[in-house]
Order: sequence, then structure tokens, then C-alpha cells
Amino acid sequence: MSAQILDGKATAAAIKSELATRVEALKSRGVTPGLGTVLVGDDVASQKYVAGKHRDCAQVGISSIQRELPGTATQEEIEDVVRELNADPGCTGYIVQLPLPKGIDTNRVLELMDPAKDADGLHPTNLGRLVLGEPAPLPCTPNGIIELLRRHGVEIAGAEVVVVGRGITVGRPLPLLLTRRSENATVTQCHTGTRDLGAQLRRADIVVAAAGVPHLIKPEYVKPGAAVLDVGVSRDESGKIVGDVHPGVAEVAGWVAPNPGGVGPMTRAMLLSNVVEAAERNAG
Ligand SMILES: Nc1nc(=O)c2c([nH]1)NC[C@@H]1CN(c3ccc(C(=O)N[C@@H](CCC(=O)O)C(=O)O)cc3)C=[N+]21
Repeated sequence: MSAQILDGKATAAAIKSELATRVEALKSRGVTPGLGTVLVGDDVASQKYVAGKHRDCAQVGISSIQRELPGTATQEEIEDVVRELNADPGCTGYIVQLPLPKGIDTNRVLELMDPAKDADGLHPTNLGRLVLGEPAPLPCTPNGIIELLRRHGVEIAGAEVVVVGRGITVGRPLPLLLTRRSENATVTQCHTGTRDLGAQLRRADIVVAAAGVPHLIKPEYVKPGAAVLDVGVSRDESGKIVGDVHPGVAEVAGWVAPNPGGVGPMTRAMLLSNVVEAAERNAG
């Protein structure tokens, strides 16, 4: 028996069509949401991601603001672009595509962003608001994971969730979202220092693999029927994406989020959602 698919591509398409309706309503009130991207350097993967985000914007009716700087850009030049987008009334929200080139102080750039325009939900002020339970734009990948589970009817309340990874974009913030009263999951956070990963994973109703270690999650670690979401993006010699979840897991799990086609498209949909929400908030 093979697992059912948590279809991120189809779910993201449904969310985008809902967002398009909300954008139309905003436009009839004279407001057009705008998403800005700041891309520094010529990393091919980053260029592809950013291009994808602007394609998404076009589908939903959000206007795109693209800023590109060469890999030789200085700290001051990057910060000037951030200040410019902070001041631009046409820019509802924006992201600084990560990673930034070596030698750039990334945290200094991110802290300079206007938290109200933080489409990633990763500004220190907004992460702080998440801890405090105050309204704020939510981190896109964790929010996308919850939305993907919810829209497939996977029960989160009362579930034992094991999150593998402690990165800033997924592993660290995801447990904060899952343990809110509105989600009510019980969460264990594992990482490369976890003594017996298999023992932790075998208890899990939901596994989120965000460690960036190819095929870390083996079939024998997975409880039959569990939901397993693969957020790992490593690449093999030919440049193909290799996830954190071993392909054999699909024979044991009840649900799997494939990679690609699972969490990635949801991340992009939640980015658009943060921009539309910010525009609605501004419109009053
Ligand atoms: N400030 C910032 N915010 C980010 O959100 C951010 C970032 N920097 N830097 C890089 C990572 C990576 N990331 C992805 C989002 C979607 C897919 C995605 O949609 N992937 C497709 C496939 C894409 C392919 O085949 O290459 C999928 O999973 O089906 C992938 C990767 C966002 N990131």
C-alpha cells in the first residue's frame, strides 16, 4: 500500500485562485498589492526561485518589483535598496532572497527591513511577535506546511509531531506555530545532536523533515499511517533535488508530501498570502 499524496502543487493553485479574488476586491478599492524581491549575485537557483515568485504574482494580479544587484555589491548598496523599498508605497511587502554573498552581514540587512513589509515573516520583530502570540506575518514554509495538512484533512490537534531540523526558516519557527492553541499539536524537535532519531520518529503521527540531510528519514523509522513531509533540498551531482525522506517511506506512511511538488509550492503561496494580508491591513 502506498501513501496518499499531500499535493502541494494543486493546493497552492487553489490558494492562489482564492488570493486572486481578494486581490480583485482590493483593486476595486483602488489598491494594487506589490511584491518586491531583492536578488544579489548570479546564483542560478536563486534566480530561478525569484523568477518563480514573479510568475506567481502575475497569476494572482499582484504587481512585481524586482531589484537586482551584482555579486560585488557592498553592504551599503544592498541597504540602500532595502531603504528604498521601505519607502516605496507601491511595495506592500518584499523579500531579500537568501543567501546573500559572503562578506555581507545578512542580519543587519534583514533588521533594516520594515517589519510591516516582511513578506517572509522572518524579521526579528515578527518572530518575536510569533513567540508573544501577537498578530504578525507568519514564516512562509511553516505556515504552508500547516495549510497543506489542514486542506488534506490530516488532524493536527492532539497529534505527536516530530520536527527534524533547527534552521531559521523551518525547524526553529514551525514548533511555535504547531503549539499555538489553534493547532494544539505536541511537538518534539530533533536535530543532528539527537541521540536516537529512530526512537523519536517511531512515535510520530506527523514528521516534518527539514534537516537538509539526504534520505535521513528511513522507512523503518516511520509509524505506519503517519504523515511525512519532506522539506529537504540537497542536490545530487546532476543538480537534481534530493530530499530528506527515503523513497521507501511512501510504502509505510499514510501521507507523504513529495519533493518537489509538496511544501515548495506552498511556501510560495504563503508568501503571496502575506502580501495580500498586508495590503488588506493597509486598506483598513
Ligand atoms: N528570503 C528568502 N525567502 C525564501 O522563501 C527563500 C529564500 N530566501 N532563499 C531560498 C529558499 C528556497 N525557497 C524555495 C521556495 C519554493 C520552492 C519550490 O516551489 N520548489 C518547487 C520545485 C522547484 C524546482 O524544481 O527547482 C517544488 O518544490 O515543487 C523551492 C525553494 C525559498 N527560499
